[in-house]
Amino acid sequence: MDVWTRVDSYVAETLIDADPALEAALAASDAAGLPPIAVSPAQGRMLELFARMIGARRVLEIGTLAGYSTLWLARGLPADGRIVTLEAEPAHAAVARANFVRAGLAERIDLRIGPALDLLPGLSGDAPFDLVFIDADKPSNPDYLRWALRLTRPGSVIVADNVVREGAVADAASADPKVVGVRRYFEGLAADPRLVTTVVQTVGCKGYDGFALTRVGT
Ligand SMILES: C[S@@+](CC[C@H](N)C(=O)[O-])C[C@H]1O[C@@H](n2cnc3c(N)ncnc32)[C@H](O)[C@@H]1O
Ligand SMILES: [Mg+2]
Repeated sequence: MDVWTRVDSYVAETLIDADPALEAALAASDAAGLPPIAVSPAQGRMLELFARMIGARRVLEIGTLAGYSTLWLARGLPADGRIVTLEAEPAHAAVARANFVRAGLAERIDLRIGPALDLLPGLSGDAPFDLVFIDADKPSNPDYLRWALRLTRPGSVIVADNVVREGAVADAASADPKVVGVRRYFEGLAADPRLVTTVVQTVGCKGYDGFALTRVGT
């Protein structure tokens, strides 16, 4: 086992309390044949912490899968907080919905089914969001950034997952649509002087990847 995978296990065992609802959500995802591409436990805890650190009350997630990251984000909200999560695949959404009910967090989570670019224009009544987590089809990241900026306010935070792609993000010649999508996302971030961004590279049980962290300014 890679040393970083061992460290991930150690961190999770030592610092992250076992949570039956979260473990059941992953088990249900596996049982339904969904791909094992959710965030890791340590990364889920990071999302929860971000929500708590900024006192988020309204969260938008693009890309639900089985709702594992949604549950972590929901855990970071106050009782009257709400998370809207968007998922294109009805089969994924069905697993997620059952996971939200089992976790007792369904009241806090508004799951909407369809391609995110069809659903985002209908969210202006739910805006502004304090935190946006982008984790769906990477080629659409530049469009998701435009929508995130329409649906947030000064002080909001935008987190995008899987932006390092085993280092391929630094390859300007890459023709991989996911890499191109992430690079265009970065170009959109760099072009807007209101946005302050960094990238945190990660290694662990999910391989080598990373998060882009952005604060929306005035
Ligand atoms: C990486 S998974 C999300 C993982 C989840 N955020 C987690 O960490 O637990 C990406 C999800 O985005 C969904 N997706 C892909 N394209 C989409 C689109 N255009 N609109 C909405 N969801 C989409 C996929 O069906 C998949 O369930
Ligand atoms: Mg991801």
